[in-house]
Amino acid sequence: MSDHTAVIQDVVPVIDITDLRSDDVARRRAVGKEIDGACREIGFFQITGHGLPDELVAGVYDTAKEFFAQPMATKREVAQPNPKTVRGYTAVGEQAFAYNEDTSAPGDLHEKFDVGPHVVSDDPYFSIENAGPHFIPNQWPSSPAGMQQAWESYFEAADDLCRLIMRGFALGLDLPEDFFADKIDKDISMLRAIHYPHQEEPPAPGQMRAGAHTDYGSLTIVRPEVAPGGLQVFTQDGDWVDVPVIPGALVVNIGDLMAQWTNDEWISTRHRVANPPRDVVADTERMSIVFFHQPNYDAVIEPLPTCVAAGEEPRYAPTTSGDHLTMKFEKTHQKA
Ligand SMILES: O=C(O)CCC(=O)C(=O)O
Ligand SMILES: [Fe+2]
Repeated sequence: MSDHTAVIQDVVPVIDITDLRSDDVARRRAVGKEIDGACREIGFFQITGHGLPDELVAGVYDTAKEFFAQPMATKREVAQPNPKTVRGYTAVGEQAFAYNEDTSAPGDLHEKFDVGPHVVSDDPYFSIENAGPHFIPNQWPSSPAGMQQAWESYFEAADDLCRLIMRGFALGLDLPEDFFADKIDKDISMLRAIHYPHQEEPPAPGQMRAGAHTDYGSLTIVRPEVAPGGLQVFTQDGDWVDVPVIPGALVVNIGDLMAQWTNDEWISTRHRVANPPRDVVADTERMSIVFFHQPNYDAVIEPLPTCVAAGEEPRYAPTTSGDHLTMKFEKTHQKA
């Protein structure tokens, strides 16, 4: 795929991002333009040539699997402390992504474990007083051994990959290539393992593995798993379409902040995780690893002048990355 042609697999294009690391700006820009096309059409794409090592994926995957297999009392030792502090364990049914859409629904059929940045710095910028919940330390379980190290390594690699993709975003939007750099150098991103247990019983009416939602931040990188009942995107035509799992590829989608930055020229597409069909007799367990890239808490997000036509009003008032995220966290726990 060295000619950068997007391969249309259903509605989500596959983009080889190898050339984002090229010395040749024309090659970097060509990838940026492919990304721009995908973000205007559907807000989702799959990446190959991303360079995220398999060992790092396996490190998070294996430790997460072991963690979720432990007794509930052990998992509860690192329970998420409150809606605003997304650190630690959330059990099945405790929240629902669909609450973000002000929809009432039974709790989602997943459990999850979340961590945030692990930077250690005395700089007052990172203190709880200034930063609110965004740099609160992570909670690590006593077992499995090696979980913290595996997750921190993945976090750093995924964060670097997001910085690279954001350079591609800037090129795709005809901005200076480093436009986003000073807005994501102290990012408040999050890493999550999300586990969808095998469904013995049929779900309650309206209950999903993960209800329909848009993501909150700049971009999300999902490492999915082949299993019945997977990720689906809502197309502009109003259809739910499966996102195919391509071995070695990662799924990327943009979140609300990129839509706001681009004044909705780029689409923050709704997505959900469907329940497995009831006629599947095999185990339907599924787990994905999700990295939510989120700019610095004080980064001001407002429509780029280049995305607002002359004489038109921007569609969004300025917000900060941190305030937007906190508002979303609170909603995810509130039944509409
Ligand atoms: O598990 C997945 O494939 C996606 C999960 C998701 O959309 C999310 O956690 O925001
Ligand atoms: Fe999502």
